[in-house]
Amino acid sequence: MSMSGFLQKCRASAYCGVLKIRKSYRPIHTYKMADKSTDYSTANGFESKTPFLIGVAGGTASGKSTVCQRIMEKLGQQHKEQTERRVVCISQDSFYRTLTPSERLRAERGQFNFDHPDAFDDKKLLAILKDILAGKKVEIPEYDYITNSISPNRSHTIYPADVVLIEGILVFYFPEVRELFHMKLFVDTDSDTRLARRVPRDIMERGRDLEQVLNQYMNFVKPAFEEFCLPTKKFADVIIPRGADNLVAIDLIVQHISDYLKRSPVDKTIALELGLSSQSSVPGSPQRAGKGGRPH
Ligand SMILES: Nc1ncnc2c1ncn2[C@@H]1O[C@H](COP(=O)(O)OP(=O)(O)O)[C@@H](O)[C@H]1O
Ligand SMILES: Nc1ccn([C@@H]2O[C@H](COP(=O)(O)O)[C@@H](O)[C@H]2O)c(=O)n1
Repeated sequence: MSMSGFLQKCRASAYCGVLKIRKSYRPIHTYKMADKSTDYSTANGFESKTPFLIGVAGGTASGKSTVCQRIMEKLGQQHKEQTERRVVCISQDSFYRTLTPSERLRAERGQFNFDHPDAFDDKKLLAILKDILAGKKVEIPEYDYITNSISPNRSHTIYPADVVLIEGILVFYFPEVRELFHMKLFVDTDSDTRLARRVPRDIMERGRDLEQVLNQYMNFVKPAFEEFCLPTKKFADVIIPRGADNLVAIDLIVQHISDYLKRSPVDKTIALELGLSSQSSVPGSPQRAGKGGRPH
């Protein structure tokens, strides 16, 4: 009997609950969430056995990272080991390009435009997203806002997951990147609130002084937001007014992701086979039985 025939037979068998062999089976996902739900399987040209990719755009300090954190927390993912996470988050800031020596000097004085699309290595972002969609493990560089460059020898590994969130000011700007998302969220926080949050954040966390933060904001951040970021709001499927304060919107998104995770067909198969259907890793969902091909 062939291996697939054997597994098929086991699936129908009451003894499958003890078949440990399937613990190392990499989950396969489709986006057909239910008969009446949206069929995401052909949304981005990738075949259906890929992670569900969510883009999260919005102006600086609108709360993109905080919204992603809340989503992760509510899905019980935040404190899991990286290798165990079903939902992971990546920042577009990891894809700022390397500056030339003269650009580096300007950046040190707050005179480089980090809000212009040219500041990003969009080809690298695209390539990484394609690898993620192909189910590959990827290395994400760590960005250092103090040196305005990628931290040498520092990166983090993103293991294959069911849902991947990508947040950044211009994630909907580049058409080829934009087309990869299965769902697009735009965090819409008013500009006064964003500036009031950005000033203390940049001073405390990004090593800037007040004058530099305000000059950069007036010369680059604000005009670039209006020219490049705000026009991408029209591409969003869901707009989240007030960012992380909007608990209703966050709960709706979490519910949608949770439904997707619950309906992940192979998870169901694995859970049924291993008799795990009553245990949940995500509220109300079958627990992932194996580690999805991730290293132990
Ligand atoms: N709803 C909120 N209420 C108060 N402070 C917030 C809220 N959302 C975000 N912040 C703070 O504002 C700053 C920017 O938020 P962050 O989520 O990093 O924004 P973004 O990722 O869009 O740049 C951070 O210091 C964060 O702690
Ligand atoms: N070296 C850098 C790189 C980026 N910025 C600013 O960060 C903003 C994007 O990050 P958010 O978390 O605010 O979305 C963007 O507005 C850049 O101006 C920087 O100041 N220095």
